[in-house]
Amino acid sequence: MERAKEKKREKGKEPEKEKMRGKGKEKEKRKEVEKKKSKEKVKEKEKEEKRSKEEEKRKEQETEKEQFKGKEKKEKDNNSILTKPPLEPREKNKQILVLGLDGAGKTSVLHSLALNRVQHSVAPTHGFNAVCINTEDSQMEFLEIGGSEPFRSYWEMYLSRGLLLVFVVDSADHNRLPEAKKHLHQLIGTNPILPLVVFANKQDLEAAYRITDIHEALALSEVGNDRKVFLFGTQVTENGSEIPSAMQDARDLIAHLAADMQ
Ligand SMILES: Nc1nc2c(ncn2[C@@H]2O[C@H](COP(=O)(O)OP(=O)(O)OP(=O)(O)O)[C@@H](O)[C@H]2O)c(=O)[nH]1
Ligand SMILES: [Mg+2]
Repeated sequence: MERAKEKKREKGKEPEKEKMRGKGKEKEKRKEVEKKKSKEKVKEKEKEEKRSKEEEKRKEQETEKEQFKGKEKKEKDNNSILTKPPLEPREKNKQILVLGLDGAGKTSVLHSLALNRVQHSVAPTHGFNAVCINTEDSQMEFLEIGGSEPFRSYWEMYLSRGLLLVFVVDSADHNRLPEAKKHLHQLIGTNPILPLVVFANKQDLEAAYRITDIHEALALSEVGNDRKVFLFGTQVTENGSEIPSAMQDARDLIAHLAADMQ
């Protein structure tokens, strides 16, 4: 009898236990849901952060692009006066550029100016020829660029690092004077103030045009009002002889102009 009562009591407790177990499970479930939710929240936060970082990056890139565009525009504006060579080493000293068609006598003139004695060139310049000339109170760096076709594309590139332009023509090569004129005007057209010194070379040759004819043939009256322009009749004649006084004058003037431009 007692045992039966006991059993009944036990049976009565069963649902309680079930209830408790059920409650525990619910709690666990709730906890799991909460855990899940907080995990999702963390993920959401991470996503949000990622999105805002990406947005920031995009904005940064956009401002960089704008700045670059601005820079490009500025450079283009500056270049409207001076064509900048892509390979220009900015830190280098400015040089006196010596240009002109092949065979005009650039190397001969340059070496003679440097040595103070006539020195004929024996070979065409394939590329560049740099010559440093020291006078009593100055040091001048000359840069000749070869005059044949393949090297002419470098002329304009180096113009922006030129202190002044020495343009040499063969005064006796009448047929090529129009070509020389075309190149000269193309070059100086990119810089309205670059001083110009023209050497009407090979004056020793009988067929040579005199300076007035060279002035006309090269249309030197059209090189711009703001530019300093000088024209010298030169000749590199007998090897070893002293350079003519016109060449000495030209060298003194170049030194003067170069000093002014620095
Ligand atoms: N008669 C005479 N010949 C000259 C004179 N100057 C240069 N020459 C000769 O002309 C030729 C060409 O001279 P270069 O000094 O090599 O000419 P360049 O302008 O340097 O030619 P590239 O280097 O090819 O562009 C050489 O045979 C020189 O000896 C000159 O005043 N009179
Ligand atoms: Mg040469």
